[in-house]
Amino acid sequence: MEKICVAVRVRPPVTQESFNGTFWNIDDNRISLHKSSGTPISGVAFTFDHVFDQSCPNSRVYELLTKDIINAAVEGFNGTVFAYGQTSSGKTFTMNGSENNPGIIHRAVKDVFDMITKHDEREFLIRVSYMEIYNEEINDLLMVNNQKLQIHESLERGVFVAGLREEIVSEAEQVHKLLEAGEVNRHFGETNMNVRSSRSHTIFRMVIESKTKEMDGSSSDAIRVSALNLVDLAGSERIAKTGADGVRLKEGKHINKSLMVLGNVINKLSEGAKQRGHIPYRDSKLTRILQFSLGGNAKTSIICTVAPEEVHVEETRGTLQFANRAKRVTNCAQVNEILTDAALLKRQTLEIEELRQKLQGSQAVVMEQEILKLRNDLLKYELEHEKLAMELEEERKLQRQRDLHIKEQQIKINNLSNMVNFSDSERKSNTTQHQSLSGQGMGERSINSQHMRQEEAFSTPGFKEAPKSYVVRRSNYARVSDSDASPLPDAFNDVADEDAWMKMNKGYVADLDSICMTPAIKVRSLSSDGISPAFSKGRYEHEIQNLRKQMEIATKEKDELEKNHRDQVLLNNNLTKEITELREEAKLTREIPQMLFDSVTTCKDIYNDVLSVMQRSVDDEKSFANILLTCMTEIGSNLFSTLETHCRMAVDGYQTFSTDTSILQEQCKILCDRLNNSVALLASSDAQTTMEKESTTRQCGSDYKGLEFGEDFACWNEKLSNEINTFRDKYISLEKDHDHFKQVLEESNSSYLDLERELQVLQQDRETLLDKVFKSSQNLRLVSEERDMLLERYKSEVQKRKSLKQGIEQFRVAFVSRQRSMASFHSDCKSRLEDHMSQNPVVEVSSFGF
Ligand SMILES: Nc1ncnc2c1ncn2[C@@H]1O[C@H](COP(=O)(O)OP(=O)(O)OP(=O)(O)O)[C@@H](O)[C@H]1O
Repeated sequence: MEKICVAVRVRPPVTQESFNGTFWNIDDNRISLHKSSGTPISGVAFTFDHVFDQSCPNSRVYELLTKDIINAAVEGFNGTVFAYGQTSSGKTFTMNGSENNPGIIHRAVKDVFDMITKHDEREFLIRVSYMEIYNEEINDLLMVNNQKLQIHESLERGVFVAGLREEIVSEAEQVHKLLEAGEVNRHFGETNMNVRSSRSHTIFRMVIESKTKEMDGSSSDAIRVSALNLVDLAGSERIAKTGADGVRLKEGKHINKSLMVLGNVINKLSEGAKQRGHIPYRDSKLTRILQFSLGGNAKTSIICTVAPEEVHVEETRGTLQFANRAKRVTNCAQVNEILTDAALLKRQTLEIEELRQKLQGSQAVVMEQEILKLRNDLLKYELEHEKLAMELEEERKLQRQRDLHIKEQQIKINNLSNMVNFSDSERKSNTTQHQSLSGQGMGERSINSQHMRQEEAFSTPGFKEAPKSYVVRRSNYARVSDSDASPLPDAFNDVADEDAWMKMNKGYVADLDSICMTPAIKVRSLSSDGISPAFSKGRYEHEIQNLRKQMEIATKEKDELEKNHRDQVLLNNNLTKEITELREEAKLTREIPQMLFDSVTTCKDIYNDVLSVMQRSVDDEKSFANILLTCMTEIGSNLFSTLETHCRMAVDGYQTFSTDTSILQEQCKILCDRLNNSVALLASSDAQTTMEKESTTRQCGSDYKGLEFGEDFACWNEKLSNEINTFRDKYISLEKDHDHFKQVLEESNSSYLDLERELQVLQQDRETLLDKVFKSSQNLRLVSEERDMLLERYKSEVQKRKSLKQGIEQFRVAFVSRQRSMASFHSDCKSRLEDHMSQNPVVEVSSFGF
């Protein structure tokens, strides 16, 4: 185990400002904040492996911080160097350098090729790749079209970016050209802080493969593969200072977010193996790719760049706190060798042979080295065992969490199925009612029964209230375990704001850890075919979120439908009330023709009575009065029977009545004219007779009887005229009544038609609602099907996990037995050595460290 090497580099100030308040003081490997008076500020002093001041050139930084790692990479160790710091603090300057002052990357490339030439006994194959992480997407800088690449993991290759172009190179110049080409594709942008600010994290990777050259036709078959990562991170930034907006702001958010995850990972790693628990490597692409460089199998150096200006004192302090925590992170680097079975066998035979020779040759010093080697091996195995045990523990935890999720899913599925079943049955019942409704006629006579049916239909709600248990279960579902977890991606949306930035850069460790956590899902130790890549935490959360959204949409739709339904029921009630009132009115209107008929009959009776009395009083059947009365009786009976007929028609059906009124009016008019003519004729003939009688009286003296008859006739004539006038008045008033009732009837007819139209619109609305209910129930069914699929996948994943666990267990057992055999081998060696010592007492046993 070795600690990560951490150095701080202070860049030259951009402007020569005078320090009014504080300044950073560098003393050897120590950097501290001082007041302008020179007094150190307590609590703001840090010591690192190296602290480089502003005058330090790139060559020195490289020599002290990187060269060893490059050496080790050629030997077969993984190596990583990365620059971390606020924007414009000199990360790119350190990693890439300038034309006259090459940075770490260029020097490393040159050295790799220089070093391999010194290893005559080995042959090398070097591959390089260059990628950037821009807005949390991985792009290949050596191939412009290679974008949005995915990260994968396998036992053989570890964590790798699938589809990334790897160029085989044989000399430094070739790599420099590739780097230049990659730089062109890299995302830079101008901010208030830096005219050429890196807007992405870049990772330049060299994979160095080597094996011993074949000597005398034999080779060791062991291949060493090491990866050297040279990383230039984008700088953390305060939006207020960079003035970022639009695209820059989005970039800034992504940069701060991934740096925050990096800080989180460093925090966890710095806590020590026992307390740290789950390491949230998977929360950002950067930490995922650098996983093995942070607390894993690699030699790592971090160079933290800071700005000396007083205005950046808070940012510098944050960077130093990050560096201070990084100091505590330990890695366990080892040579990466890939051995074929034959090579393994050959190597073990050789080892045994060597041991035998050493034992026989009594080379105590060699033996001592051998024992030390064995002890180291043992230590390595122990570490590996510890790591495996931790992974196993993590797997168990994950298993428990997954079980919990499956249970929650099950509950959700049950609830959804309930809803789907429920809405199905509702839909069916509504459809039946709807069909019965549409089969109804809309005639006036069927209003009553139709109204009853409509009332029934409208009073059936489209949805019932969800069972109470559903609500309770749902709230259970929303409860997420926050133990052993990492930050939710959503929680990072506002990382770019001031508060989050302060937390990140001021180094409040506890605050960083208190961010809302998601359950840790780790498949690091799985074989490539063990678990499908689709089953990842991100995907799982995404699916859950999708399902939640669908659920919310379905619930909203349901609420809306319920609201519409309530409105419709209200509207329906109002309509029903109006229909009832209208029916009352219609009933009254229907009674009017009957009343009219009754009054016509009464008038007819009176008229007949009057005429019969009059006829009885006239003795002479051939007299004018009698003729007149007979004529009037005839006219009257005609008139009344016409009126009666029409009134009867009105009683039987207002439609017919309304169409025939013109005929009635015409007939009445004809009869009136005839009556008037008869009366006029009677009056003129009466006047002529009177005149004749008067002249006869004048000629023959007075005639009492003739005079009496003339008076009687005039009196009757007057009475008759009066009767006719009364009759005419009555007729006119009846006609007026008739017109009025006709108007009322027409009005009620049109309002009835309006209501009918409204009813049709309501029915259409209802149909639309039913349709919506049907669709949402279909949606729910789809969701439930999706749930089922998800559940199935869960089950299969659980099964895979189980088999994996068994595999790990088997491996553990094999490992323990190997350990035992090592221990017995060790004790065997020890006893042999002791025997040997006792036979050769020159060397003391204690010097071997037992
Ligand atoms: N040690 C140094 N010596 C001389 N100049 C430096 C040094 N460090 C940085 N600079 C200059 O400061 C400016 C900003 O540096 P650089 O672009 O490397 O910052 P950065 O940290 O990469 O910023 P960003 O995160 O925005 O990309 C550049 O002009 C660079 O040349």
